[in-house]
Amino acid sequence: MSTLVRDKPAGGRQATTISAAEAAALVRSGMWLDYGFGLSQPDLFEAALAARKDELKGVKIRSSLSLRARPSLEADPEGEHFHCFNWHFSGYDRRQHDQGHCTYIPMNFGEAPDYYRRFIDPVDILVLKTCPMDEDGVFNFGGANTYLRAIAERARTIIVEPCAAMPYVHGDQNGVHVGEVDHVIAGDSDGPPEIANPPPTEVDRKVAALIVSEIEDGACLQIGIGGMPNAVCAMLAESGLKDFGVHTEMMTDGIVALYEAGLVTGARKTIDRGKMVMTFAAGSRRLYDVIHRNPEVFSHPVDYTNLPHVIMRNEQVVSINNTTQIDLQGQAASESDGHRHLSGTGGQLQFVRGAYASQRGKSFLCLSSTYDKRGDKRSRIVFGLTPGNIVTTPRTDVMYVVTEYGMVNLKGKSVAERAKALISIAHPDFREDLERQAYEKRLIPRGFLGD
Ligand SMILES: CC(=O)SCCNC(=O)CCNC(=O)[C@H](O)C(C)(C)COP(=O)(O)OP(=O)(O)OC[C@H]1O[C@@H](n2cnc3c(N)ncnc32)[C@H](O)[C@@H]1OP(=O)(O)O
Ligand SMILES: CCCC(=O)O
Repeated sequence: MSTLVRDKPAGGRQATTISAAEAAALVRSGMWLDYGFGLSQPDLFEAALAARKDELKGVKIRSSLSLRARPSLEADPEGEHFHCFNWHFSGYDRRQHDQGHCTYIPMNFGEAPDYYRRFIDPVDILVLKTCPMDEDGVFNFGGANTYLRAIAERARTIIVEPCAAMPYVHGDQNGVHVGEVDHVIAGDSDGPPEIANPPPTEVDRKVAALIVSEIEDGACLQIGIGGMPNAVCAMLAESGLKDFGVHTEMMTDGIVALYEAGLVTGARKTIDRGKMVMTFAAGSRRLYDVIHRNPEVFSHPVDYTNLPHVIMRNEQVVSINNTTQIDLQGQAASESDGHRHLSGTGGQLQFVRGAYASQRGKSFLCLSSTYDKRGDKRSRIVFGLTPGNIVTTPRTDVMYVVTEYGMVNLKGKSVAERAKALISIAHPDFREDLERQAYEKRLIPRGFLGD
């Protein structure tokens, strides 16, 4: 072991450089480990931990949004050694969950730092992939600010795994000082994974066109996860609109394309004027290059980006998110398929609420009218949610709902009006059946006006 830095702040820890195997050797059976979020999940440490599996039992690992395969899960298909707890599923995490390898932890993303500070027991070991130490002795969290400072405050041991290819992102609380760090893993960790953006489909384009018709110059954008919200960015780029602001949870390739087209100025923002605000990033190498040391990009912890009372301080906030199923009351289930967990609540509900509270703010939940399940075409607009399905955004919060057949605003509408409105944007093949059920169960009274 070699000492990394000798001149520590008073009371600081003495960081030592160690190998990944030495870092993994610090883990004992039954310990609680936390990994960084998304891009900040460690790779060298994970591989070394997986190699130790036969010596360990009941190690609990909490993490979120795995963007690469996790050696500890791959090495332990029966879950005898490692237990995985996850705040938000990627496609990989979803498959692990399908096989019974992990459990989801419900959260409103913006509350996560507070969970660590108030409700979660101290963490035995926190392992983060970070940028290499900077000139101020800070390991920048790169594109993964989120709740990492809060875990760092609660961790008995902090290990960092530096990665030269991690984008360095300017921000508030976006790093950990070497004086707080116990160990630095030697070597250069793998660069951040690139996330592919599938090209928009015809349905995506129709939905995007409807949303864009509601957006004005100067809108402050939050663009959610998934294919459809990204299609909106492509259409905004060709819309002739300008002067957008960005206050988002996730920095996406769609936002970067708008920025590179000169359409994001942030000039009309009330807070963080002139800055694109984010808490994490996931996308292409191009995206990572754009946010790297970019003075126009600013990363805040997620309890700034996602709390409605902060979001609402900008005017004209436009929040665009995907949902997977919506019932005729307007309850949006965006994170599960019955009891099968798909992703997470993430920032959806908090951005819907923040956009509502913003002056002239608007929230959009978008979905294709149908999806294909084992060759069977099914409606996403349903009379009743699939049993077990989780409501991500309650009916009282939902504002605009958009499919390729139209856009409706549910605010202020009665149950009967909501049902009618939602049926009008369902796929035509399902409208008759939805209407029949709505009348049978008295969601729409007989003789309802407009019949
Ligand atoms: C990130 C931010 O900026 S903040 C707020 C945004 N966060 C949220 O909105 C949280 C909830 N939303 C989400 O997680 C996503 O938007 C989703 C899951 C709704 C859509 O994301 P996409 O990447 O477009 O979804 P995709 O079409 O790939 O489907 C994901 C999975 O859900 C399944 N699925 C999608 N729709 C349905 C449905 N109606 N019924 C059943 N399963 C469905 C798909 O089959 C797929 O599963 P698979 O991996 O086994 O094939
Ligand atoms: C937790 C990250 C993703 C989301 O908000 O959906």
